[in-house]
Amino acid sequence: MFSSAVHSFRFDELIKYVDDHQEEYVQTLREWVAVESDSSDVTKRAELYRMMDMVGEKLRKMGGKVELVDIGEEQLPDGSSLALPKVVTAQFGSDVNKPTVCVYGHVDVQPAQKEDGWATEPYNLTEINGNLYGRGASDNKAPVLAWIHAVEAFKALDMDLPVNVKYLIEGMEETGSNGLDAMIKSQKSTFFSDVDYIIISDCGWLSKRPALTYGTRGNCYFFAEVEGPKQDLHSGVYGGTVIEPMTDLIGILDTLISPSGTILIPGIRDAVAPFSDEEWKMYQDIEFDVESYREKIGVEQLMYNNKVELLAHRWRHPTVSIHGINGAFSAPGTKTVIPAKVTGKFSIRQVPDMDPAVVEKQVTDHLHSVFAKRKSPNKLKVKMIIGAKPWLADIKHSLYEAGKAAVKRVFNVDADMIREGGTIPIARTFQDVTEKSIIMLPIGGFDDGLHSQNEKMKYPREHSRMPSPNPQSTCGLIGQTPMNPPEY
Ligand SMILES: C[C@H](N)C(=O)N[C@@H](Cc1c[nH]cn1)C(=O)O
Repeated sequence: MFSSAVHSFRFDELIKYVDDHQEEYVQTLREWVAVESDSSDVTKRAELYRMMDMVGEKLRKMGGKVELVDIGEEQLPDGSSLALPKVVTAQFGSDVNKPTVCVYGHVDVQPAQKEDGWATEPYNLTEINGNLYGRGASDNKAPVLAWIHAVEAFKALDMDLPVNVKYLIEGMEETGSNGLDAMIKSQKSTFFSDVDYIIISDCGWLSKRPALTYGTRGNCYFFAEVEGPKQDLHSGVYGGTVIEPMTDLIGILDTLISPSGTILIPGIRDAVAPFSDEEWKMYQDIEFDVESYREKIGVEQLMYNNKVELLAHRWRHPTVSIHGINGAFSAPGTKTVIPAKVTGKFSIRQVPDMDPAVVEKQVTDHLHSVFAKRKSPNKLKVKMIIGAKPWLADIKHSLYEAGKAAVKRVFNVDADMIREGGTIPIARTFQDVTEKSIIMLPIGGFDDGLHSQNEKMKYPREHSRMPSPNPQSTCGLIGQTPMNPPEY
């Protein structure tokens, strides 16, 4: 697939350069983490714009041909509109004799506040015991920087890149990649015209064994709003006389999934592709300890204790998660309110061959049907906010052969072939529109705490200059190393 030039670059020199510049890489990550680029909070939008400018500036300083692409506006629930963060594209090299790879990543983050239970300030990258803690450290700022610093190392050493490299970095991934579908479609015959392969590192390993990811689940994210009285009411004065929106909402949310995890929405599993014997065998061969997984999460019991079943339910089956209720009283204290309007937020992770448009109809019909049976005078509105499709790669593609060879060269072990339970909303669009193959090369560890308190990226400083099990190479980029894998 790739020309022999790939194998002829000065690998050891390159690795030494990377190892020698770790402190600078961490400093850049610190600067990036300090930007509160939370795409879900419109009040933080200026920070997101600043973040995109910083990405563009970094790539421009490296000599890339950089553009900040305007992808339009988003409509807010109050009817107003807000500019979406620009998408950064960059290009390094345009040699027609070399393949062109496009690295996709995102620099927006999920919300984080110290009060959520963080041990450190989420936007102040803090090094503790070989880990760098900070929101976005693993998802996805350090992986994006790892890919940027890889090209920077080639350029600093005046080494010819073995491939042409393009970057596409966005700022709305955590809220469904709003605006990016249209941008990719409109640049199919321009930016994407010479792209041969797409690389994504927005996922993590499953265990201490390096992995390649070949599938992601999709996500249909819903708001279910129940509206009753014209304002909040005193529960002592009015309780018992009105049908409360919160009671209705809890009642309908409880019809989505059973306590043992069966989705109760009629027809929802109809399109799920059957689980083949071949897949069962693949899952069986994966290195994964169910008991350590349970312990790390800190629960007494999992839904499945068998490895294959557990992995299948993480990657291969749809699930429902209820995330929150807007309008509900949630502050400390004992306010005795009847909220007038509440909005339940839940999502359905879907798998091949489910279709978000079908899921939208099934969920909407189901909720209206159970709500009608309650004979409530309140009003229900159901809206699908995100409809991101699942993605699946052909693991027999030469791209995965190249990925396996790269893992073997660096870590001297065979990569686990894994899926990702989370969603990379744009993956399927990339595949469908560009008709190019994607490989997901995870850089983070399983226990990185994505979207959670104390998100981190491993930084095994004490091992960074030690030789890896493969004497020809080391893994000096921030992330997992064979000398200091995540404790799994
Ligand atoms: C896998 C990736 N790092 C990630 O966390 N993606 C988000 C994307 C998303 C899905 N719905 C809305 N945003 C996720 O899986 O939650």
